Amino acid sequence: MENIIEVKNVSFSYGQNQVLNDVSLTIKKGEFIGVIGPNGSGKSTLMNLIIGKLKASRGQIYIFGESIDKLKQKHLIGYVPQRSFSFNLSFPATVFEVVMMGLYASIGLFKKPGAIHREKVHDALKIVDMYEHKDTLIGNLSGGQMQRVFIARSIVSDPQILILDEPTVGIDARSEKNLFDLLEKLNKAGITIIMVTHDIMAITEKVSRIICLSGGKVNEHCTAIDLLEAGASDLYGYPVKLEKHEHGGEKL
Ligand SMILES: Nc1ncnc2c1ncn2[C@@H]1O[C@H](COP(=O)(O)OP(=O)(O)OP(=O)(O)O)[C@@H](O)[C@H]1O
Repeated sequence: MENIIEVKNVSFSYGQNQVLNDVSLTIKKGEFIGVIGPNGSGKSTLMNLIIGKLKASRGQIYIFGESIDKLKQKHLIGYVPQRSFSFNLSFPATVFEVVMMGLYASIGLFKKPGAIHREKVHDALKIVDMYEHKDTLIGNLSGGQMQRVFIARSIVSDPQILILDEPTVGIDARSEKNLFDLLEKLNKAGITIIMVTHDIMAITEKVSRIICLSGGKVNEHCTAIDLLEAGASDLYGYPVKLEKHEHGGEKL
């Protein structure tokens, strides 16, 4: 299978704070990757490097074999940021208008969208099952519905890679299941998916591979303990180490 993303010896610092230290990984076309790790381990930073929003202090990132700095077809990477940062919900935009924003890069901000663009928006809304809400104001949707709209906005430009940063935060269990089913459908349709999540139980079932970030490094061979630790740390808000209990099982 073709390598669609290659991260080679990447380091990144915010000022004096080194977040990633010589990270290397490859992702193949068609994979469904779960990215986990304790709070602050650099998951969002890594995603921002992959989409080209941040620049590595050292190392290289290749997308479709092309250096991310030189990649012209940025629309081939869809990105759904953490919901809390992604949108001003009091902005009076309809679902249709929000999804149309995903096409601005290709139609130009001040040009009028044509019938073909409207059709693309309709198609994306049908895929995420939100077509009947197309005229609803975005601020009036539930968390799960909003997340589907943001996914529609990121797939409307026909990306080959879809990156989602904690898409299940703040949505109920039923919406979460629907969301994972949708991601599975998109993955089966050929989109390579990378999802940052704390939802350990869900990802072990759905994803084809898990990448663990901790201590500035990547560890592709996470054990169940790593996964539980990451989840426990998020639950408690500070790093939690699990140790084997002498009678078997794990204790916090
Ligand atoms: N814009 C920024 N400026 C300075 N430091 C930052 C910035 N963004 C993140 N950091 C710091 O970099 C580290 C990694 O942050 P990042 O958001 O990538 O981690 P994360 O694994 O995604 O965390 P979380 O699970 O909490 O979302 C943290 O120590 C964070 O405080």
